[in-house]
Amino acid sequence: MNPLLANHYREILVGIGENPEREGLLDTPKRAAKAMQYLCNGYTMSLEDVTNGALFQSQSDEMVIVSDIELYSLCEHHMLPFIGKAHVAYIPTGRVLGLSKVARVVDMFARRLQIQENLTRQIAEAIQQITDAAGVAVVIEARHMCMMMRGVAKQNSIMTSSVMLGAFRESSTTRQEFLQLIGRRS
Ligand SMILES: Nc1nc2c(ncn2[C@@H]2O[C@H](COP(=O)(O)OP(=O)(O)OP(=O)(O)O)[C@@H](O)[C@H]2O)c(=O)[nH]1
Ligand SMILES: [Zn+2]
Repeated sequence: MNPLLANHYREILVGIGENPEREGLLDTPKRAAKAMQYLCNGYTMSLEDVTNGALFQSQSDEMVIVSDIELYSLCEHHMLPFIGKAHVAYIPTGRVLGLSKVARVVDMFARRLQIQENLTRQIAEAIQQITDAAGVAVVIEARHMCMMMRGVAKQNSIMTSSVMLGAFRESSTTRQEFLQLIGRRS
């Protein structure tokens, strides 16, 4: 736990009109600091750490899709959660990535302050860099608490963002196959 961060949370409690000395809030600055550090622990990770060398030789040159990877991030404008799922696909060129590592890459970038578009691109570029794939596609669908709990207060809107690299960008057939397999029409 970072004591500096805990002190800032104590100030936030004062700022919102709370009494940080009341019994229920005594440990709240420490807890909040610990929780925030966890939610932002992507800053402390590197691609080398999260993938741990789990690249395996394979002759497969067909599309690999990991879909419905749940995702929790914080929007960098309000520091409120956005929650959804990521679908990641790539076309290997001799090496495949350990399955769980795809989800770890998603978490590494999601556990930072983000906007959804940048998160989508960072995941796609990281998968490309690690696998040297012939193409990478990432689609993220998420609900933003900053749009639900406050502000415009829309409860049912979902933001969809996508990044297509290589074959997914160049070939509409490849892109359509991916979108169809994740249950989306192009
Ligand atoms: N494109 C994009 N916008 C986002 C994302 N997360 C939050 N936003 C938007 O960032 C914008 C910030 O707008 P501002 O007008 O500066 O802030 P605000 O007054 O709090 O805006 P409202 O949310 O409209 O009340 C809002 O339109 C948010 O909906 C994201 O991941 N991608
Ligand atoms: Zn926001």
